[in-house]
Amino acid sequence: MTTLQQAIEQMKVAGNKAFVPYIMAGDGGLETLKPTILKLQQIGVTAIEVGIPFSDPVADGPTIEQAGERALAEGVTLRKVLAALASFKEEIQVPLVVMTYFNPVLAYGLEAFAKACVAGGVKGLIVPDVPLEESAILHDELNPYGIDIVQLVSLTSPPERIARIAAASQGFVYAVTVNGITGARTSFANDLDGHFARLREVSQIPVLAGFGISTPEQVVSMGALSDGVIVGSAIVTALHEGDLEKVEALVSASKGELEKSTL
Ligand SMILES: O=P(O)(O)OC[C@@H](O)[C@@H](O)c1c[nH]c2ccccc12
Repeated sequence: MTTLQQAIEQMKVAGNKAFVPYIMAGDGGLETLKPTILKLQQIGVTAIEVGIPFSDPVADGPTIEQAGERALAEGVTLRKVLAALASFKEEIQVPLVVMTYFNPVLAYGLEAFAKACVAGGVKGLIVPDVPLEESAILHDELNPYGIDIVQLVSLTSPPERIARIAAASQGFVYAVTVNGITGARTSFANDLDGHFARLREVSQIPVLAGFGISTPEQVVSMGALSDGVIVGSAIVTALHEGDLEKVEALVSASKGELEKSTL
């Protein structure tokens, strides 16, 4: 079992759900990366998805796109983010999953990128524009260094493809909960229960729900269908506004504290 998978399984043993915040690395300046990661670690998140700013983020809605533009304006690059992570690697216990589009990886060079991930203590990788069929290149370069390649399952994937993605994914399966781009949503399709039940049946590893989850209530309801949640846009906004209470409320909901407090 990988470190990433272990961290998620531990949450399940304790009866909690995994909570994975997404952050845009360098939103607010690269110097904010260390305090942000250490703060989230202290609050008790399961893992952190570290987003790399990119000029053409096709899967992202306005919140993350704008955060990426702010980070790019600060001169933040993939190379600088990985070097920054390496500079405080010893202080990081929570597993880090880097989320980047493929272009910056290609520009970096796959082998140099893999080595920089190791130096930065990165445990997993999400590259949304590299589909399963093309992912051998990532597996070949990153797996020898112990870095997981996390695959995304969409709502529209046919059952046979869902099974193949679940079998190939490492660390966890990223179950996308909406058709479309990242960003807060007020409602979800009402047939998600069946989708998640089928996905969890075929998956040997934890299934995390992500896209559109932005309130403690949504963390509870999506957590009930899955092994945990990934929250991006709502976390990016809260961090941008310096609203740590919002971040803590979202994390608490994954630990069942919201349910208890409203009983
Ligand atoms: O922002 P949301 O709707 O909470 O969705 C999570 C998401 O931000 C994060 O996992 C992510 C950001 N950009 C992505 C691109 C593809 C897949 C996933 C992502």
